[in-house]
Amino acid sequence: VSLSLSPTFRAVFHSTVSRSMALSGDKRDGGELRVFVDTDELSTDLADYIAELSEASVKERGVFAIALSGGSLISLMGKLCEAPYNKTVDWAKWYIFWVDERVVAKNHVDSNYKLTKDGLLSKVPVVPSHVHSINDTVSAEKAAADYEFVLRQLVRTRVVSVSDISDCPKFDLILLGMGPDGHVASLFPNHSVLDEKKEWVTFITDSPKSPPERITFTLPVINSASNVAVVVTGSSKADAVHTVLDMVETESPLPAKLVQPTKGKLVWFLDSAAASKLESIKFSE
Ligand SMILES: O=C(O)[C@H](O)[C@@H](O)[C@H](O)[C@H](O)COP(=O)(O)O
Repeated sequence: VSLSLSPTFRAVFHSTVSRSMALSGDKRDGGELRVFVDTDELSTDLADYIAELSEASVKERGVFAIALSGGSLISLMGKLCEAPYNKTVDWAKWYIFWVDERVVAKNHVDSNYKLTKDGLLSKVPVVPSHVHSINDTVSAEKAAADYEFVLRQLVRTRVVSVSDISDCPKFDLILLGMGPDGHVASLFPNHSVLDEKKEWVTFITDSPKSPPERITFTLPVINSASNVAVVVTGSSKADAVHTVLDMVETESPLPAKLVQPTKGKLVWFLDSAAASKLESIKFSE
């Protein structure tokens, strides 16, 4: 499954069209691109998307296993804490994981857990024992091993589903941000961690972005998910978005380009600043 945009594909923003979501749904090859003029509308659509996947998963499996990233994603998910989602989402059925985490104490300002707890989890009735944060008292290597161990238990009991083509966990939803360098999770460009095929969770101690020590899901786990969303806003990401979605040849592929769920569904959520260098989209007022 890969997202490819036809070079002839054109989406035009008209002032008569809702300026919020002028383009939705190039669905070639299973990938979908959603571009929003307004970040507020992006947030609303993202909340709808997550709420719908949660409902479908709870209906089908009785639970919803979601893995989150850090960064602006958490505030972009903020509408989930408001009506109607705060009441309509079946929060008690959520099992929450981190796609990547900085190896710092849980109360440290750099902690993705803290970011998520403060911005989301403390505002909705999730079950504390369903929130799987990392062991913050050990080394990065041990924290990755511990996290994978926990994940293996939950796959065994099918709280997290299992892929039918690999032994990998199959998350109901994995949410990613993307850095201006094209990194996703803690998978950075040209890093050997991109080649990790065996482990589900691994660690790095030399992140080019501070803090240096992190644990991260590997690409096979990300690409085994039922749904993967990449949520990208701001003009600093426009070059990387262009490189990945317009399929510009690079010496080594950007990590975000390697996000290609084998059987799952991929959706990119972009604001117009992040989408501004896409050749396959034409903006006009
Ligand atoms: O661990 C990190 O350093 C961040 O969590 C990082 O991976 C982030 O998700 C992206 O850089 C996008 O961040 P923004 O959406 O905030 O730009």
